[in-house]
Amino acid sequence: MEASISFIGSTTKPPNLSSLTISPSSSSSSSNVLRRLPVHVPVPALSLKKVSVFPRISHRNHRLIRAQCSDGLRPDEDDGFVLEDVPHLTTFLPDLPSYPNPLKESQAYAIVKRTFVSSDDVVAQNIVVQKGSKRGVHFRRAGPRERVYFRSDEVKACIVTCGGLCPGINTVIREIVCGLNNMYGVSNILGIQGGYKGFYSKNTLILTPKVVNDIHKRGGTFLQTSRGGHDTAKIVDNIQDRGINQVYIIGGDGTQKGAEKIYKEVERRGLQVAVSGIPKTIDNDIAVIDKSFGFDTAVEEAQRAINAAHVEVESVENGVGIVKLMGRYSGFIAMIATLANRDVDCCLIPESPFFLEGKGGLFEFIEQRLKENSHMVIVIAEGAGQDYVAQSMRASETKDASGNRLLLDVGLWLTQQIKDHFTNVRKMTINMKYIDPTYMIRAIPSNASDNVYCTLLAQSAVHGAMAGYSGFTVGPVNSRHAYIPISRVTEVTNTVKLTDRMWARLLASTNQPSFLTGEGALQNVIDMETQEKIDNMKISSI
Ligand SMILES: Nc1ncnc2c1ncn2[C@@H]1O[C@H](COP(=O)(O)OP(=O)(O)O)[C@@H](O)[C@H]1O
Ligand SMILES: O=P(O)(O)OC[C@H]1O[C@](O)(COP(=O)(O)O)[C@@H](O)[C@@H]1O
Ligand SMILES: [Mg+2]
Repeated sequence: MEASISFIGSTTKPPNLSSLTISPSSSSSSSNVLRRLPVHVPVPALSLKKVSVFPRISHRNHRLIRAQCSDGLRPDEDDGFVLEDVPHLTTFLPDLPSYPNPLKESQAYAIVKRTFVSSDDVVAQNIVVQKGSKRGVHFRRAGPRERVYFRSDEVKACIVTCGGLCPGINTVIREIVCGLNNMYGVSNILGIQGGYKGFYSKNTLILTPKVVNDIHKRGGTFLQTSRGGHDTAKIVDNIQDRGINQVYIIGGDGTQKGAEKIYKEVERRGLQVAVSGIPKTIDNDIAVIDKSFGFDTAVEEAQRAINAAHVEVESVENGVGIVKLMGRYSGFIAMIATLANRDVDCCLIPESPFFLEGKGGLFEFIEQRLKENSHMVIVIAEGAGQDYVAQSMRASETKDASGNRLLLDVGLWLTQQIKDHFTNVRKMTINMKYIDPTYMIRAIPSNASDNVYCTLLAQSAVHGAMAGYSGFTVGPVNSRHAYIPISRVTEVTNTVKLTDRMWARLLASTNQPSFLTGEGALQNVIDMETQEKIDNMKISSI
């Protein structure tokens, strides 16, 4: 069987399609307009031929490759197959030599049927399709490639961790070190201490499998972290000065934006440096990937706080428990922890505005639940109701060193509001219990499933860097690990979509008000409509 592949708008050498014979017709490299390259080559599905000519390309347009495959037949004019490709070092270093992957000799992979990921393997972003629908966006499947662009003894890798903590960071650090060492025989690995600013202001640590052997059993980050201090030029100067050629960057949305800038500067300077981002966020606010590491651990640990709140309020009359969970802009932990629990009466998240007074409001719902059960538990994400809190506290907006908005304590505020309302207005005695376990949750080591997930992330990152990809993020898309362009994971924040079924499932489970009807709801409906318009704009721009 043969597959025909044509590339449209690609200005980059498709690195792992090195088997294709490609003849460029145009040397134009600028333009945002998709340009069709006459690249239409019959290639055997798995064993592909050597490249004779690569199109000379500017990296700018490499990102969107539209390929159409049709089993040896003329490609269908437009089956809508889009490959969002990641940059490769040969984009700007076309003469870079490659070597056979040492995994060929590895005992770990000795009996694996397909040790290497084929250049044809891609992961679909959307797996719910209809008959006749376009094939849509795909990403390169992560994993080892037949050829590597670094000799093991010339690799000098470094690892840095930035932003807030989350369970599993140490497992990722450990598995990058062990993966580089055990799979590729790399022994020159540095730890950059204290986040981005550590590149230019701190000493490095030498990382060996022995040094990192036990760190996955601890929470936090063995390398320390920080916010702020991203200075692209100074960081890349330092990378260059130290002769580092693989940079593993573990961090959230802010960190990934920084990683993209580092990659661009590396490319501008023409350095053979693989920049690999590993997404870290307890909030699960990173787009495209299924979920972030540490998230499951956080949800599990949150159960302890919710259960404690439930025990407390069940043991008194008119007990109202409030549990605050993390989630600056995205209420995933609160939503999933609530769905997991069953003792939560109401979940409040940043994406779903709520109101207190009047029909359909929170006070009315609390009173109803107290009448029915004599107690209730509210889970609130830290970013929920921030505008509400700011109004009543007349607070001015302050930011952290990375430019993130510093949040007001909505849990304390809500506790006080409920107390005031029931004591002064309703003349009822209530027992308020407020639990803030946020940092306790974030600081624990990762659970078993997150440890496995962290291992896959780390190994995928190592395979990608060794294969010469640079400026990529790794993560699961529909359960398959993929290489994703960094800009794709930073352009949009992943938030709970109120219009998706998961939020409806939660509302159906808790039977709480949706806050979309009633006196205070008008603004919420408007907000929802605006949100939906923004979401649609994002979808159509993809
Ligand atoms: N737009 C940006 N460009 C470059 N660096 C950034 C950007 N946003 C954040 N950073 C850097 O990334 C690091 C972590 O960012 P932060 O927002 O604190 O955490 P997280 O990466 O977990 O979201 C900080 O050192 C910060 O300076
Ligand atoms: O660690 P800090 O600076 O107190 O920040 C707390 C924030 O960090 C987080 O835990 C994670 O945020 P990041 O992923 O952006 O680092 C948020 O949930 C929370 O709002
Ligand atoms: Mg962030």
